[in-house]
Amino acid sequence: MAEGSSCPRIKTHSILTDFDVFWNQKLGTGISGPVRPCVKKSSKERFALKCILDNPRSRTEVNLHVMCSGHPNVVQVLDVYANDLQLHDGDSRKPYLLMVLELMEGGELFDRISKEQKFTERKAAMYLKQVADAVRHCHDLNVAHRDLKPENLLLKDNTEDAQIKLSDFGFAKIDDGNLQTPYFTPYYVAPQILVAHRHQTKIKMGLIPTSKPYTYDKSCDMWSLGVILYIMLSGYPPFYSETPSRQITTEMKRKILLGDYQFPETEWQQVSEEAKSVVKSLLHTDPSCRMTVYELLSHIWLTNAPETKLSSPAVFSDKEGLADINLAHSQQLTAMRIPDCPLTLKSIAESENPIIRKRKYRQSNVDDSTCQDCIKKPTLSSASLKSLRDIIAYCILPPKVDDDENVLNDLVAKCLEHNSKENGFHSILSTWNWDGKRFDSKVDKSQLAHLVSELVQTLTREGIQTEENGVS
Ligand SMILES: Nc1ncnc2c1ncn2[C@@H]1O[C@H](COP(=O)(O)OP(=O)(O)OP(=O)(O)O)[C@@H](O)[C@H]1O
Repeated sequence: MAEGSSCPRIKTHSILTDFDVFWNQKLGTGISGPVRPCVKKSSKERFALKCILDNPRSRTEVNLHVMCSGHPNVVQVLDVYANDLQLHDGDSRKPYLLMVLELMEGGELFDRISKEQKFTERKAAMYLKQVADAVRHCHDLNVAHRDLKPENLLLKDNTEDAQIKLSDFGFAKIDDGNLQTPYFTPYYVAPQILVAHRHQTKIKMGLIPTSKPYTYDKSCDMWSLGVILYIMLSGYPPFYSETPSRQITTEMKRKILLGDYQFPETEWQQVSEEAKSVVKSLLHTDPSCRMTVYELLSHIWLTNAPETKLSSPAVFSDKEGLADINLAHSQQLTAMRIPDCPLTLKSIAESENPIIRKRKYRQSNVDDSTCQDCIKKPTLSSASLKSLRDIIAYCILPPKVDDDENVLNDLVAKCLEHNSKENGFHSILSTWNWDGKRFDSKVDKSQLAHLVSELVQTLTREGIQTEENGVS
């Protein structure tokens, strides 16, 4: 089934012919609004109804969810209707896709854990295994879920051994591994795509076997499983900010990229080394080295975890704290996901960016006093930008040379000449102890590329533009 194509199971007659919908009740709420209970008229069975505005993105969600449903650990889609509805007072009728979903009466995973009398490593492993089974099913179908977070892991009912099921395919994507399409511009694409690109090139050259196809989107799901496992075992996330905010901070992104997390003694001393090893393998900073779902499922800890009691239920019972954990996880996933529409360079002549347009305006000899914004904006010279991009390109793309370290040191030194006042660049360099001439510790090139690429994006987003190019 092609992404965005129409789903063969979509019914166009009114849902009210087949179901009674309880419009004023809600089972939960997400970004697309409330999920409501409904009852099938013919069988009196109860279901959940998710209503999403009908557009190509929603069609993709429906298609991919239908495609992955049918596995015991994926919330099943019973029916899909395309109906025009007026869901909000004062709104006009709008086209909606109505997904009739298997009813999950046991709530979200972490809420359940908060109520467990005795939550053990073994129970955490059992939960993780079910989620991993769902992920394997999706990955086998070449679907990356890309939104694996506690709120999307629902329990079937309130019984002791209720099944966990994966829901919400709103960010899911067919991951065909074909990252060679030439629509991206190397300097602006997320470094992970380019790492994947290089990996594919190596496969093509026969340097590494093809048996373990690697794609970044799928590895993002595995990273997410690592975060969920870490939280189950300790009660708090591996990467967090002391002051939670709506936006993920640069500091938090840096920590994620560097894998900068700890296992503090208080909560982790009783956790087994095997469990920690699974966490480490899932949170591996290099996506190509991250554990795959098959490796996870065959890990001994999943079937052999000890009955050690964990402290996480007490932490989860603080609702505000749990909301902060969920918020942090959502933000991190947003940061991890590769944008579906990669940024590309446009010439200044074609740019729609208002700042660039102002610059064009200025260049056409308009009195500067009419364009104060432009005057105040610092200008990132094309030489500084080029030198930053040279570092990204060198870290990500071939050619490889024998004198690798010296070449990189020279590129960085040159870049410093052009960006001596750029604090962001200095802070990146301090990550690997730049001593003024060379790095004092071993540089992870893919991380360096990512950090520099983020800096370039931040500088250009802030309106600091080169003379020649605009970024759209
Ligand atoms: N099948 C279901 N049975 C019971 N409750 C459900 C079901 N599906 C969703 N919910 C509840 O509704 C909430 C929102 O659902 P869902 O995550 O699918 O919506 P969304 O708008 O895509 O949300 P998000 O903001 O996470 O993208 C869930 O967190 C859950 O509490």
